[in-house]
Amino acid sequence: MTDTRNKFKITVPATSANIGPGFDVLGMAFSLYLTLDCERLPAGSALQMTYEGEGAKDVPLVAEKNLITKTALYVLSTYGIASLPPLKIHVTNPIPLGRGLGSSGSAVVAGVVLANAAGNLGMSNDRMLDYCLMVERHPDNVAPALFGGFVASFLRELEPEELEPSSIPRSEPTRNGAAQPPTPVTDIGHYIQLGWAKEIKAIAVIPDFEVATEDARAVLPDMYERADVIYNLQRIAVLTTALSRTPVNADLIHKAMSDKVHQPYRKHLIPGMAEMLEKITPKTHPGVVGICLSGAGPTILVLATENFEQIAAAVQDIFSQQTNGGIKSMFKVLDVVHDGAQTEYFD
Ligand SMILES: Nc1ncnc2c1ncn2[C@@H]1O[C@H](COP(=O)(O)OP(=O)(O)O)[C@@H](O)[C@H]1O
Ligand SMILES: N[C@@H](CCOP(=O)(O)O)C(=O)O
Repeated sequence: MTDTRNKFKITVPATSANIGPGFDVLGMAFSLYLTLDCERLPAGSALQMTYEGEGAKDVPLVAEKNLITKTALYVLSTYGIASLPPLKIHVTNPIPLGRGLGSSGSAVVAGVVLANAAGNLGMSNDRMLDYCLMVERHPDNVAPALFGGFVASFLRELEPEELEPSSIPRSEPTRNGAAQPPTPVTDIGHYIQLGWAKEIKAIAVIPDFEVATEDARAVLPDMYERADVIYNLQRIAVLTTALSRTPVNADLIHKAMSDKVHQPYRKHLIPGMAEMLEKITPKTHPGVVGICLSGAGPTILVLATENFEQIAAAVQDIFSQQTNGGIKSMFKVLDVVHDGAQTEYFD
């Protein structure tokens, strides 16, 4: 549905992907929101963009370079619209960049939703997911950021021509008469929102260094042993249902959050992670339900039902004991939220 009112606000939650064995499959939306306060300006006005919060020092505010507006430009260009309509956009971003809390996924979702609202495109959420997936190729952040909740997702197998390296990522807008960028094919992403036991909260322990998702994907192998694939499949099947059940079976969830597909290969990128995964358990730290790397890291995600501060302190202690003076970290206790990206209109 389109709405041409003058002001609108876009809200997109942060996410945590993988949740142990669900590499590129599982993700959840958190009570931490990227927001865009937008106001339509008179025709002929220049785009005005301001930004506060995480990334304020580094994030470019040029429409063609900023991930949010660059994504919006790409979407608009597939509708034959060459530039963003005149807008004032104020971005507020509490999601730390490059820490495994889905900042880029939320920025991409915000860009697609921005194009939809600013251009009155009337896209469905499913169509917006197609666009998100043309930019961010794995669905586990963008699906929960768009739809909310605890989400399992997969991509349909794309035809070889749809996977041409030259056309991926398709986030670059068309400029200077270059060929129209391809409109995404339909029904790329498939997803389902899973149940979530409401007493389980997420503790995100966020160290003060970044790991670019691209780098953390580059360390993964191309091929896996059958035993490792089975190991993860068995756990993910149990985990998705176990996380929905009350009373919470912490021992089962903790075991089911073990992974052999990505975490073992990323250990060296996150000092202390192996020790945290081994030592912070439901038995050693009452309240713990499970522990894993959040997304591609370096944030550590602990699912817990109580003792949040004490559990966070145990993770922070291990970060602080790492070599070269230790690693500083902060933590956030977050809820899994059922709403995904929202657009609210004002007069
Ligand atoms: N709010 C934002 N505005 C503009 N660019 C962003 C924003 N959030 C993230 N990005 C871009 O995404 C990059 C981080 O992406 P990535 O390495 O995938 O880490 P993350 O785990 O945080 O998603 C940043 O360096 C920046 O280029
Ligand atoms: N499945 C991806 C998820 C990346 O999430 P991010 O929050 O680190 O961008 C991966 O593990 O590479």
